Amino acid sequence: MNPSIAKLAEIAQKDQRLIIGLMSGTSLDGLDIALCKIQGNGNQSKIELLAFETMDYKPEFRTWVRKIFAQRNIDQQVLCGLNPYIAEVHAALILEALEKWNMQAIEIDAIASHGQTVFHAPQSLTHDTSLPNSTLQLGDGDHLAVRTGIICLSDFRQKHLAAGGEGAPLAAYGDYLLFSSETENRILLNIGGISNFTFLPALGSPLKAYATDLGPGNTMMNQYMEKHFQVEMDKDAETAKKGQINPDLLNELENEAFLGLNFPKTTGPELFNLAYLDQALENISSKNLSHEVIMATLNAFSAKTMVKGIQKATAGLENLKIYVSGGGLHNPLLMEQLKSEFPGRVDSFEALGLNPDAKEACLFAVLANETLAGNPQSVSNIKDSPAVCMGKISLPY
Ligand SMILES: Nc1ncnc2c1ncn2[C@@H]1O[C@H](COP(=O)(O)OP(=O)(O)OP(=O)(O)O)[C@@H](O)[C@H]1O
Ligand SMILES: CC(=O)N[C@H]1[C@@H]2OC[C@@H](O2)[C@@H](O)[C@@H]1O[C@H](C)C(=O)O
Repeated sequence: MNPSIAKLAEIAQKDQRLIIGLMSGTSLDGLDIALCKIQGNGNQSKIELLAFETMDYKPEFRTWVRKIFAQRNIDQQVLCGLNPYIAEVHAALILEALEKWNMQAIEIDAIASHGQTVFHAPQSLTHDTSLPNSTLQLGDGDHLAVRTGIICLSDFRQKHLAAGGEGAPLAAYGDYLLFSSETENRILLNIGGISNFTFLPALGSPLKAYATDLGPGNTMMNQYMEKHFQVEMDKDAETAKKGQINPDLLNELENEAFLGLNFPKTTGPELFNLAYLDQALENISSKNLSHEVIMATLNAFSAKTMVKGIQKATAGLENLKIYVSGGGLHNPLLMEQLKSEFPGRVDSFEALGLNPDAKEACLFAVLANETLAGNPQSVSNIKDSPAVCMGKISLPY
């Protein structure tokens, strides 16, 4: 037998696995690397985060990815080259993290790699039913396996698409297995570039769990700050706090069919971007709004989209808590608006015992754990999301 396959069989039979989960999000700030000890599988899974790092990307990495990121017209040579390039960069960062943690590659059972999303194209975006829902994550798994010597599971979203989903959000699976409560109805809200939540009804309730994207999280604010102030973000909402919300612009921004679609649904910066803002400004014929007013309005647009989505999902439900993760948790103006709509119900995801910044990287470790040892039936109760084990397996030798 191929020794790599023997190793794979051995890993699949373990009671406990050490899995490195990787996530690289839309903000392109760095690679999240979570070293997870996972015991058991299915709803018996227990995760312990042994170490976590966000390894910063060099500016040249960002420059390369931005050449094609969320863009319809691109240079195919760049697309082709970025698939191995991203994997090589990620492999080097994993080896660096292992050294920092004083660990050897041989001690790790598997890598669970999300890769870098470069385009997300559900039919709700394309309005073209002649091509299926699709999504593309770069960072080839074989390169990761060969460079690190560790078995790698990657490209998780394709199985979800193949089984009838939109390839996202996958958070429902990990959230459902790890964070469902006997007594509490939970919303696990993640405010990354795009905002999304997982709805976890109290176990035993007739309602079913699901995850959905909502709309913009930080992405439009980040893009605006980058363009006009050459900074990555509106740190602590300092610019937005100086402006007043413009109601006409806010109404116009909210005038998008995607926002009215039922859950679950997915989106990305392919829709919510500066061209979207420019169109809204043109529609209200307002050319002279200050940066502060526009940022205050973009901030309110993100907040209102989240508030309305949560209200729609939880109408009439008692005993509700909202646990927030993602970089938006650090935006005080966004959080203030959420808290004032749901007084006493909003908390940091940290209250559930896991570092919020590590949540998505841990999710992919859990997904890999399910593929290695789980049963798709464990997640068959998730509404409108196929019960499948995801990820392609790459062997180092
Ligand atoms: N102090 C802060 N003030 C305002 N915003 C902040 C602050 N800290 C982080 N953010 C926001 O959070 C973003 C990073 O969030 P996160 O790491 O969750 O995004 P991501 O993982 O790239 O996104 P996604 O999950 O959509 O792929 C930053 O780009 C910024 O917009
Ligand atoms: C296509 C893609 O990369 N989607 C991401 C993105 O970032 C947030 C939101 O949009 C979510 O749908 C998803 O990531 C998380 C981890 C998910 O699949 O649950």
